[in-house]
Amino acid sequence: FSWLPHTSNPPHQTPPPPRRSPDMKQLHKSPTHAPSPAHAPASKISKPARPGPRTWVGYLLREQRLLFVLLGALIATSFFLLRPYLFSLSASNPTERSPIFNFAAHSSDPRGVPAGFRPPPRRVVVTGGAGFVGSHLVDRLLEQGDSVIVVDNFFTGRKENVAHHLRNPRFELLRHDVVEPILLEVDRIYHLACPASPVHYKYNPIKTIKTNVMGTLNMLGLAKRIGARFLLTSTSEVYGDPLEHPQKETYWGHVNPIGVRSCYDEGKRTAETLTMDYHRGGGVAVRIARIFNTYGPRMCLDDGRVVSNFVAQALRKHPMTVYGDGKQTRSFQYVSDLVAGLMALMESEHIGPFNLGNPGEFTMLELAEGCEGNN
Ligand SMILES: O=c1ccn([C@@H]2O[C@H](COP(=O)(O)OP(=O)(O)O[C@H]3OC[C@@H](O)[C@H](O)[C@H]3O)[C@@H](O)[C@H]2O)c(=O)[nH]1
Repeated sequence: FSWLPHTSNPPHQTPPPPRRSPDMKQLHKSPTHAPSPAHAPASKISKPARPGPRTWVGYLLREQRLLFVLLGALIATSFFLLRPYLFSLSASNPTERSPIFNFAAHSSDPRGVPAGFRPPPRRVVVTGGAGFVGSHLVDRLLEQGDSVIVVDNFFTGRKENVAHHLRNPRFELLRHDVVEPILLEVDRIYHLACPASPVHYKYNPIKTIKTNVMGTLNMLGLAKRIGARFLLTSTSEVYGDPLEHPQKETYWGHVNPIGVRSCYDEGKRTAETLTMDYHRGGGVAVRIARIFNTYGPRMCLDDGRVVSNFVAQALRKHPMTVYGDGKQTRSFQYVSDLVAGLMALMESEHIGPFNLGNPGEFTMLELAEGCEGNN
């Protein structure tokens, strides 16, 4: 503030030593000898006057200050003009955290991109992305331009399922068990990781329940921390041995908490509970899909599900193993339909839970006959 008038002692004039008032307390040690002029208090040593004009105009013109003022004004103006396009001003879901970019309010494009703008690539994590359903989801996400990180421990997933993406710069494959926490910066989390076939949850119940509980907890914690949207792939098994047919999402189910399938059925029910608790208590944007029986390429032939069993048996010309009287019904959806449903749910404004499946049911006997007929 050199333009402010300040007093300075004339050169060569030694300032008088400070007078200590009689009641002033000594808070620091002082030298035993009398202070020399060099030790005189700094407050009394005056700065030399700065040369140059002492006016506002002079101050602004010095050291390119005016340039910086103009630059600051330009940046502030650009920010406020572009703000409606860059940041969400009105989130449609009040509990949802705003993504970094939100073009939705200004666009007719399904991805919310105003004309003339390229959509920012979305960063997506798919846990269990090397599995049967996960790998098809990864195919579609990459196809639509997203950057995808697959997190998979290869317990049931296979590297071959995603090997065709290894050279894609928008694709990353991480060997990681979701039972352990992980920190990633993404916008979307598709949480699919879990052993899901009868063989696995029968012989690996601890792994199954840990993945459902601790894995889901870790991924929800990540979503909360980074403000990502989280989609849980739950299952029709949350209805247990249902007493209602067909099962609507409002049905609470009929589930055995201590049976051999409980690690999966109750595990997914707990995962749903955690998901809703993180939504209500932590403000995390969540989606829940309850997946019904699904079939398609990359199913493991030996995972014990009815479709893979019947196909394997038909190929080997073995008799088909119809359990019970074969009158139990199931519906079957093709994997690409399921993936389309998962992606639509993720980008919708609805939390769910939503049943994702085929409304057309038939008995296991009919399925076996169909397989035999086609063989
Ligand atoms: O060889 C077989 C296998 C199974 N089945 C019967 O076929 C029906 C379907 O059995 P699956 O194991 O394929 O499928 P489930 O309906 O029991 O569970 C399935 O659906 C929901 C998903 O979330 C689960 O991961 C999946 O296992 C059952 O009634 C089963 O008893 C046979 O009759 N023969």
